[in-house]
Amino acid sequence: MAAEVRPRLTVLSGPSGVGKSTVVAHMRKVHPEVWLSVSATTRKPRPGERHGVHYFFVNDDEFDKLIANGELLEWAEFAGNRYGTPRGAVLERLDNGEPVLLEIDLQGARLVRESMPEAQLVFLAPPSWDELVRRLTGRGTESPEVIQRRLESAKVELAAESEFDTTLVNTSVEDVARELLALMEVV
Ligand SMILES: Nc1nc2c(ncn2[C@@H]2O[C@H](COP(=O)(O)OP(=O)(O)O)[C@@H](O)[C@H]2O)c(=O)[nH]1
Ligand SMILES: Nc1ncnc2c1ncn2[C@@H]1O[C@H](COP(=O)(O)OP(=O)(O)O)[C@@H](O)[C@H]1O
Repeated sequence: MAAEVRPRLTVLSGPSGVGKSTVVAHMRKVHPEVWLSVSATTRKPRPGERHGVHYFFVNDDEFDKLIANGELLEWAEFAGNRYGTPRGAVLERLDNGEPVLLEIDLQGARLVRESMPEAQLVFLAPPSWDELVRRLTGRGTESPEVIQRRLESAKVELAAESEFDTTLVNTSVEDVARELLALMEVV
């Protein structure tokens, strides 16, 4: 039997408001050594978000330069803003044999699947549509227009679940964080 190929790059995707950031934050509280790529974005910071921690917040010109210089592993436009994964830090860690986690949207997940077929794609699903709406609205960080836009994207993302290797339903943050760590072979 062929030796098992251990996926070292894990991509976590799922609709806005499903709880990706919450799960990742919990996971890193339990296992601070797990490295999460910090994306660049043209979105404005939410209260409490810090440059270099949650995102590298850049303007349109700076984002254009990142693309032109080939510094992004993938990038996509989501609900009116651009988001991209800095290539260097990800490749450096993979070269060192360290597990790497990307929290990116569906378009980004598809691009990673093309360029790095060994990556494992994990879809985070809500327990129900109503619960997704409740979480996105309850977070209180977006205007009604932006919430509407994100719910439109959510419909598209939910329809693509079968493209992923694994689905985790976010009922319990602790359970999902544990399952994700197991998939990443951290525990
Ligand atoms: N393709 C891609 N998507 C990203 C990247 N960083 C974040 N995203 C995705 O962009 C979407 C919007 O992110 P954000 O504005 O932080 O909203 P939130 O997911 O609702 O908290 C989410 O689906 C993120 O997973 C990236 O580097 N590349
Ligand atoms: N398992 C869960 N049960 C209940 N609420 C949750 C759960 N996971 C996340 N939430 C809440 O849902 C909202 C959206 O979560 P967030 O992590 O910001 O989502 P995402 O990063 O996917 O956009 C937040 O208010 C968060 O506290």
